[in-house]
Amino acid sequence: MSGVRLEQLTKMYRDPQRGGEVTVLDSIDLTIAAGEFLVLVGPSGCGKSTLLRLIAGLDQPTQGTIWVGDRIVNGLPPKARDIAMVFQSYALYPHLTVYDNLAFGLRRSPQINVGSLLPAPLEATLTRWTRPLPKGLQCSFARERAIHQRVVTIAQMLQIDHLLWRYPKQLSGGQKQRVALGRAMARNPQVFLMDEPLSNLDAKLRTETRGQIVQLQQQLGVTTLYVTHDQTEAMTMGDRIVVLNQGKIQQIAAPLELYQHPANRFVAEFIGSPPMNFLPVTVTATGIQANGWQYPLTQQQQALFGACRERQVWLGIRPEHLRLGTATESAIAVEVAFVESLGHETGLTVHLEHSATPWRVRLSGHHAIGRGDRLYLHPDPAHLHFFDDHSGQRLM
Ligand SMILES: Nc1ncnc2c1ncn2[C@@H]1O[C@H](COP(=O)(O)OP(=O)(O)OP(=O)(O)O)[C@@H](O)[C@H]1O
Repeated sequence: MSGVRLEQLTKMYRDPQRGGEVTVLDSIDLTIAAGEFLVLVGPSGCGKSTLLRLIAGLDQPTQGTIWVGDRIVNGLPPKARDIAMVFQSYALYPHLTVYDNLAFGLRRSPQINVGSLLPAPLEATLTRWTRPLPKGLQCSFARERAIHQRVVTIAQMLQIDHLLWRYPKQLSGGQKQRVALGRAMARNPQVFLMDEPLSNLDAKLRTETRGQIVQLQQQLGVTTLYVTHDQTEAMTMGDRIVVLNQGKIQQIAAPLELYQHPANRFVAEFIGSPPMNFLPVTVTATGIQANGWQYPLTQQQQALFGACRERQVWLGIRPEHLRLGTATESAIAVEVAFVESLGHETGLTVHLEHSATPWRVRLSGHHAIGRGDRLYLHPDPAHLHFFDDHSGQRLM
């Protein structure tokens, strides 16, 4: 399998309204290792699909280089890049059966790399095969047989082998999506690009198919770039996550690293659901304070701020790193605005004194808390995040 390397990849579009050009991707440097599963996340319009389209060859970069393995593919048409793309809309051929949808790319491919996916007991299936060769196709029986083997193998892996003779309109959304995945996999490409492939599925099917994609990717070892809006998919599927905002990479890291050590405020807010809570605070000689609230810092935390006393910074605390307690100087007094009781945990939306932005709290277990209750929250000192108040960069 080949890795993918993007060097200084930039894409600009004409902006007819403003009359100039708008930069959609800005000097992207990104390496996806061979066999890696990399998840790409970012807000709507940040350039995720554009990045995939450039790698697939469906659009041309304004500047920069795209490597697939040791080849620069900038000038190559999509089909010469050995890349398969799976879209949110399944894009199946409605007039072809599942079998022919899976076989379509293989029949058009000049060579089929037979053998890499073949399980042993295929002979029995093959001897039952009585379909005539498709008309007008200049392929030998051996070639069609190799295609058949690949189609059956993929269908078995995705558990759609009982659907091979149905048409797309006779399938459920989840089945269609698995056919679309199968069609991409059948060609045994060097790289998979997946653009929110599960977003049309209901929650249960989504969870199931999510697991299947991860298993298949591990089995096949195909380098994969996967775009999603879904926090759970981002945190559970990839080896690493890349966070994009306004066409710029904000951070690339393993999921937990990203969650525990976000590089800046944007990543801290974007990764995690509910998002991290923020409060502007002033660093004092011994701790931090905001509107009469005082919180002591550990010596290590104090050392971080060094001589920067009286400095304004952003404090960040994740909803699960707040616990209920008594009214002390270091507790944050809040009023409950909204309660979500899920049984195994209780979610709160609360208002702080002197702060217009509500905070989110996640308490494990059930708590008898109602709207309007006054509570005292104690931040977990081991999980405080600090960000520069100008640049938003992480300070610790
Ligand atoms: N052909 C085009 N001409 C002009 N602008 C475009 C074109 N294609 C995309 N854009 C703009 O580029 C920006 C990025 O679009 P893109 O589809 O890559 O975003 P995205 O991150 O995939 O968004 P979403 O999550 O909503 O799918 C958007 O502002 C979009 O309007």
